[in-house]
Order: sequence, then C-alpha cells, then structure tokens
Amino acid sequence: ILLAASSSNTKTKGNKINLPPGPRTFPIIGNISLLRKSSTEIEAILRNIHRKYGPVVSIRIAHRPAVFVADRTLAHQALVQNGAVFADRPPAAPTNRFLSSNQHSISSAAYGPTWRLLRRNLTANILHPSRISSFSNARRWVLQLLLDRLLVTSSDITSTSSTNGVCVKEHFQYAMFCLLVLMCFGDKLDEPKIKDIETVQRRLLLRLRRFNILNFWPKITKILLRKRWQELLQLRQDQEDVLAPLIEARRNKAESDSVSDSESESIVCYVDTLLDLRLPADVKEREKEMSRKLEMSEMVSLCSEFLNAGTDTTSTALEWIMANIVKHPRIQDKLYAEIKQVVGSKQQEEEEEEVGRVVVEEEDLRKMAYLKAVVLEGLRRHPPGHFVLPHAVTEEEVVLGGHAVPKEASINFMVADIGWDPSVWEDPMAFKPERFLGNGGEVVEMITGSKEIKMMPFGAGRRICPGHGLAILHLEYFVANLVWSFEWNYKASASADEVDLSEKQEFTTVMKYPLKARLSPRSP
Ligand code: HEM
Repeated sequence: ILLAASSSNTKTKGNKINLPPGPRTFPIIGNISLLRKSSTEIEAILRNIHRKYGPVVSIRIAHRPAVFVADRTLAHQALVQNGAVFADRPPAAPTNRFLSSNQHSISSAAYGPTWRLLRRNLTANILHPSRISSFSNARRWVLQLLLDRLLVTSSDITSTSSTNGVCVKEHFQYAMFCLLVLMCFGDKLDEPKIKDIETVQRRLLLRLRRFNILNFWPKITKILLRKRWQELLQLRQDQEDVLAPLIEARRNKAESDSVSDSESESIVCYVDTLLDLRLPADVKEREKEMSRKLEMSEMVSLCSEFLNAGTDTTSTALEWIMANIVKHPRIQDKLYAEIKQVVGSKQQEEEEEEVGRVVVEEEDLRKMAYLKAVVLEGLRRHPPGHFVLPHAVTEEEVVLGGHAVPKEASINFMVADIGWDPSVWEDPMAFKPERFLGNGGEVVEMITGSKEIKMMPFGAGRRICPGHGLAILHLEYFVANLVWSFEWNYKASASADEVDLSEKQEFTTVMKYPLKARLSPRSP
C-alpha cells in the first residue's frame, strides 16, 4: 500500500515515487567510516546534505535507506497526523537485539502489543503524577546529597585558593542516577549500592560505540572480532550480576509482604510493576493461548533502559541550563527574585526559629512561570538528543513530502535544527526564556507538539518520551534549588562571558568544556 503522510495526498495513483534525494550510495568503505562517526559528525554531514537536497533526504547506512527530516511541518505530518504509521522501530542491530533481550524494551520494541503493554505499565504505574509524587522523599534526600557535595567541593576549592571552580557534571549525573535507581529498585538503597549500579551501567554505556562494528556483516565479525563480542557478553554479565539480585530482593519482599499482609512500605517501584506483568503470547504460544511472565534478562534490560533513559538526558539538560544561568547573570537575578517571592516568607519564619535555609518544595514550583520558561528554553536551545530514536513505518510504502519511505528504511528527525528554525524563533541561537512567556506572564507550553511542532526535545506522537513530565519536574526542582542555595559565577576571577557553549557527543550532546562554576552559598 502506498500511504501518504500528507493530508492532501493519501495514495499514489500507480506512479512510481522515489526515495528522498541524497548523495549516491556511500561505497562500503564510506559505510564503515559512517558507522564509526559520532552523531555530531553525522549531524554536520546531514546538514550539508539537507542544504543541497531539501528538507527530506536519504542516505544508505549498512545497506538500508536512512531517511532524515529537517522540517517541522513534515515532522508533524509524520509523527502526529499519521502517528500510527510512523510509530514502528527498525529491526534492531545484533548488539542492540542482544542488550534489549530481543527487542523486549519499550524503546526498541516494534509497534504492537508488547510495546503497548510495556509502555502502559511504565506510564500508568510509575510516571503517572500520583506515582511520581510518592517519590518526593527520595527527591528531597537526593537534593540534600547534591547540595552537600557542592558545598564541600566549593569550600575545598576556596580553602586551597584554587581558581578552577567546581566541575558540576559528575555531581549532576550522580544525583539523577540516584533518583532513577530509587524509583527503579525502591527507596531503601544506600549509597555504596547505588555506586555499584552506576559503575556497571556507565561502563556499558561508554563502550557502546566500540561495538557498532559488530553489526556490520555480523556473521563475519562474530568470528573475526570474537574478542570484542566476548567483551560485550562480559559487560552484560556484569550488569546482570548487579541488577538481578536487586530484582530478586523485590520479588522476595513482595512474596513475604503478601504472606504477612504487611502494609508497612507502600511505595511501588518499577521492578515491582515488572514482576506482575504478563507479556502477550508470541506466535507459537498464541496457539495455546498462553501469556508469560517476564524473564530475568528481560527485566534487567527494562531496568537498564529506565536508568539510561532518565539519567544522562536530564543531567545533561541541567548542566546546559545552569551554564546559561552562569553566562547570563541577568537571568539568574530574575530567577532568584521569582523564587524569593514564592519561598521568601517561609524562609523568614524559619529564620525566626533559627532552622537555616529552607528548600524550594515541589508544590512551590507551580507558582514559578519564569523558572518554567528557563527550563523550556534550555531544552529548545540545547536538546540533550539531537535526533530521536530511529523510527520505521508500519506500511509497505509510505509517502512523506512527495517522497517514498519504504518499510525497510529507518526515519529520523533533526531535533536540534527544528528547535532552531529561524522562521519560528527570532534570534534562535540566543538564550531568551522570555520567548516562552505570554503577555500575561503565563507559560506558553509546546512540549508535546500535538497541535504543531515548534520544538521536539522529547519527540512527538506515539513514541514521544513517556518520561517528559518527570524530566521537567526534576529540572525545575533542581534548577530552583541550585539557584536558591548558591550564587553561581563563572570560575573565581574570570568574567561571566567565558562560559563556552561548544558541543560534544557522548551518550547525549554534552558541553565540550564541562561547566566549572564558583559557588557562593546564599546566606540564610
Ligand atoms: C531531559 C530528559 C529527557 C529527554 C530530552 C528525553 C528524550 C527522549 C527522546 C528524544 C526519545 C525518543 C522519542 C522517539 O523515538 O520519537 C525518548 C524516548 C524514551 N524516553 Fe526519554 N527523555 C528524557 C527523560 C526520560 C525519562 C526521565 C524517562 C523515564 C524514566 C525516559 C524514558 C524514555 C523511554 C522509555 C523512551 C522510549 C519510548 C518509546 O519508544 O515508546 N526519558 N526520550
């Protein structure tokens, strides 16, 4: 079937429709070198291709067409207006298939009953606002941990008269990691255990690019690059060795709670929801009308996905936002004034009782429009991912912007460029939170892109990031408390202008020169 993604054009009338334009197929050597390039390099190549061939282009990567879309209206036509057609994922490459337990994770699953079940479980049982609020104690604990670490590090630096400033990246990453671990495995884990989990997860994440080559002619590379495959197997084994006992512990707890009918700890963590889940029957089992529980390796893959999806993405966004706050003292002053207006009176009461500095609570955030605007501008100007995860179409051949998108093609969207479109945003590369405030000072929301896409840091449509509400809560909560607790300046003696906003590709698009800031505690 030829299905059109534009509302005016639903079927082709027998005419042959071609793939989107693009450079001639890369030769094999070109293909391998493309696999080795970081996505920043691929992004730069793609920008040139778009300049030459238009908003929808195609190239060949590892024998498959890869389509890229750089236009917000076409992105809306595809992801929102024809959401179901563009909601599939391409078949996973061998290393991803292995790590996702045969595409049994939310992000890798094909569009169908397994994906629907896994995604609904996460959104209804963990990311629903009522469930998110059950973790507010965990957030308060982690906030204190982060503030203490920053205080100790900044006073160490002051006492040695170093002019280096605090490098905040690692502290932000650790804080986000703690939060996601507690939501995943329950809020009773101590710091050493969290560190163990972080070590195995990070080791795997940082080496992922090294294993890309195994996806190229897998039958041959499996033999020729046997050691590299073994390295991947070992990293996965290390991950299972750390995560599986934590999953088992929750299973045992659930069983003993049901025997003793205990209602002591009612907080439901992600693992608890996975233990009860029943996967729809696959083709063989369907004949016997069976469904089955998740296997341990599948639960490990889902927990790993949960941790990876929610940590570096959010901590990267936090670092970019704080970098802009340091770079623009005017924005910091305005934000501080807003926070003071909301929590200042509470602070005065505490001072009378000599309790010390209050924290900005979650319910206070609702009253802070400028804070929301700062976070949105951070996500627009510095989206942690410059692409979404590769999509695929569910029909044999689909037409987008007058070009064919075949079923075997992957399709992706230039997220960063769409948020920097000069026809939508005035002076798009400048950091101006005010652009998100309406005339009455209210926030103009545009995160989901359901009416039209002006930015898409979380994607759009059926595969939109299910964690966007949680991510925004984490960002608002931490930005508010970081600005409320410290005055942020660039290094010890340099001027604020020196914050360098160059980019570099890691798991996300990070600051090439991680933010180093001089932190002065605000007086109670
Ligand atoms: C600032 C933080 C975050 C950003 C920028 C972000 C961005 C994204 C993007 C761009 C996608 C791909 C959408 C697509 O393929 O069309 C995605 C998918 C996903 N994200 Fe996030 N994310 C963030 C935080 C989180 C959090 C906190 C969680 C969960 C706890 C999460 C869980 C997921 C999952 C499970 C998917 C796969 C969805 C699917 O395939 O159906 N993310 N995210």
